[in-house]
Amino acid sequence: MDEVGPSNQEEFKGYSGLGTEQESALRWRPRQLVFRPYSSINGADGKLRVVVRKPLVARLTKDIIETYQICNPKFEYSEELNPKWFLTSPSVGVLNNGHDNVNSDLILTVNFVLINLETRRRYIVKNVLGHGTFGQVAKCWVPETSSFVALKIIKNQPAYYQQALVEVSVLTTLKKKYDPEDEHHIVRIYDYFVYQHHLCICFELLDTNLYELIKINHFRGLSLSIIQLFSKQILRGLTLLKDAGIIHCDLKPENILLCTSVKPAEIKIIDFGSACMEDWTVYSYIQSRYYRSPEVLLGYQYTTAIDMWSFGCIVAELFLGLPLFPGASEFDLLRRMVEILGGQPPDYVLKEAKNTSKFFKCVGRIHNIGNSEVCGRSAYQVLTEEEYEARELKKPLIGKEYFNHKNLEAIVTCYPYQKNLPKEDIIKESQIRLALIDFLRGLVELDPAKRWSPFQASKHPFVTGEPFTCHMPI
Ligand SMILES: Nc1ncnc2c1ncn2[C@@H]1O[C@H](COP(=O)(O)OP(=O)(O)OP(=O)(O)O)[C@@H](O)[C@H]1O
Repeated sequence: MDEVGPSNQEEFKGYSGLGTEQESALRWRPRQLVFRPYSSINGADGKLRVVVRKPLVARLTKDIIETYQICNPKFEYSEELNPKWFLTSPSVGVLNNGHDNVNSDLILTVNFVLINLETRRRYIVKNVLGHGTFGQVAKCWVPETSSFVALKIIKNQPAYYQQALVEVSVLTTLKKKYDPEDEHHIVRIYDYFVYQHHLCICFELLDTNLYELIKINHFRGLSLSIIQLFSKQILRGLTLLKDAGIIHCDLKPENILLCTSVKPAEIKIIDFGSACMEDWTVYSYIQSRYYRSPEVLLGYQYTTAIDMWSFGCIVAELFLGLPLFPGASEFDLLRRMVEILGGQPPDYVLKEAKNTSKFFKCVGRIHNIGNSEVCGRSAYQVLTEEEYEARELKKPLIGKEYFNHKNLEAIVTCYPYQKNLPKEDIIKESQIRLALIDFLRGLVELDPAKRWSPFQASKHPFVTGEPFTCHMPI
């Protein structure tokens, strides 16, 4: 949620933009993907075969201790003498009696064992899956259940500890009360405990996130059928969250993970570390910038509708391979929203929002709610870059333009088609693209009161697959 760099990291910054590279792009097809890092596709004999590389197990190394003992009967093996393979960086223990590094992260090594002292369940660390604001997520082996899990080990700091308890509480409530059958694409929580002052949350083990998937696909869009499949699942999750009155507050491609389970292309929503209840919205600095809704940006009251905005941004990104609103700063973000959507947040929001004066100037009488719409004019106008600079005494950060077109309709319609696509398929896809535009319009709607709910969105032809004929007055 930083304000300095884009949320989508260095790979995105290095992207050369839309152009010939994009035009010659092969659109992603599910069967072309290799999810497992140690797999490769072997097709020498013309048949496709996935090869999973296993660790080398040679006879001599397998029985090496016995071999040494035969050579030297005095040889004794002790696990403590093994060199440590550090998974946490920095790996110098300076806090919490040497258990934590300078960032308050527990220093993990391969085969490090964490124990839930209440149940005596052991978690043997095998790898680190990711890092985040809250701590580290490790892949662990649980001998008791003979299974792998993802263990989120929260930093040893009170603020993170407290917020992580919210994640535990939200996920436990969702699991027990709202989704006991695991039908709503929300990550399952299995266990939680405190180890060496670190709150540890155990989750089902998931796979690649959607940002990584786009990256694997060289920042080209995914196929419309897979976007439809993912949209349906995310909407099931968002419907559940709305019913439970929970706002995720950090929906983005990095927080949607593919499942390792047998079902093809199943996804789950993760990271409820910023979640809050709809009737308890205390924080104003929420949502990762590219996916931040206009009401949060403007400092207006917010509801579960902010997740629908982020969802719209995600759907667009899955199609375009690039974020729809890659704002380098909040001003840049707002500027892009207004340009691409061809409108601005309604006056009733601008009138009440705390940050309106950061981005807008007053150009007329402040109308009562709805009046500005009736006469088609707003009392507010977005500041120019020069006006912003004069007000804030600094130049606004403006990012690169990635699209050759300025409005949503043109960006989606003119996005390059898959190479060598037969004419009939182009016609078919162009129809689905019209449905996609209409779908996105209902999600990235600047007026939070008019934005579609998850239930409304799930009835749209883009999701149901019904033929799209005209704009849906949902
Ligand atoms: N259940 C899981 N299975 C596999 N990997 C996971 C799982 N949960 C999290 N991860 C990995 O760990 C990373 C960090 O997890 P998470 O987003 O929950 O942490 P965070 O500290 O809240 O992150 P952020 O800074 O984005 O808020 C994820 O991006 C993902 O790569």
